Amino acid sequence: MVHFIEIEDLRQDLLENTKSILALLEKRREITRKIGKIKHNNGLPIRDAERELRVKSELCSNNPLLNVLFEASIFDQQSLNSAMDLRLSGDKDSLLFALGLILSKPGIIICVNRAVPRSLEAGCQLNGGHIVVGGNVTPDAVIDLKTGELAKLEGESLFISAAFIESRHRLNSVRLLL
Ligand SMILES: O=C(O)C(=O)C[C@]1(C(=O)O)C=C[C@@H](O)C=C1
Repeated sequence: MVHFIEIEDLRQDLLENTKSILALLEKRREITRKIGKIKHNNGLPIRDAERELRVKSELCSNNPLLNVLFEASIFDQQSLNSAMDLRLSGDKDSLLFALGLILSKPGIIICVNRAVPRSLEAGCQLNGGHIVVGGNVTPDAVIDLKTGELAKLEGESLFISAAFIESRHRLNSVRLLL
């Protein structure tokens, strides 16, 4: 019993700590997006390996979480450049696999209205997406493959809108209507 109280206290501390980290991370993302826009406008490459090494040396740290921060910046900065409609063609399973890959990022929840084909599931899993059939989550975005809201799958072609690609990095959950 005593242990449970101790765990709950520690969890409360952890929650406060996480809240502070999240606020700092949001601030960091804001700054890296500004850097990303300058790079984009001047045709500079997104990754700057030298700068990453300099950051590590100035901070005297080899903490692997620094690499995670750099990757997060690169993910954010890339999504500033990639806002274009995407049209793919191929057999249905390849298209579903590609859709799963593009929809997913680590931890994203993909609520679906019915059981999904194996190919879509495989694409999602490969990029860390979690498929939930039904699901009570209020989604950050709704993709209706039939009406073409954000994306459309018709015969041998798949369309994914620039609007979805641009917003992808901000989403934690999507509802996918098949
Ligand atoms: O300094 C930059 O050029 C950034 O874009 C920032 C940042 C970082 O997150 O610290 C991100 C990516 C680069 O590879 C190097 C550093």
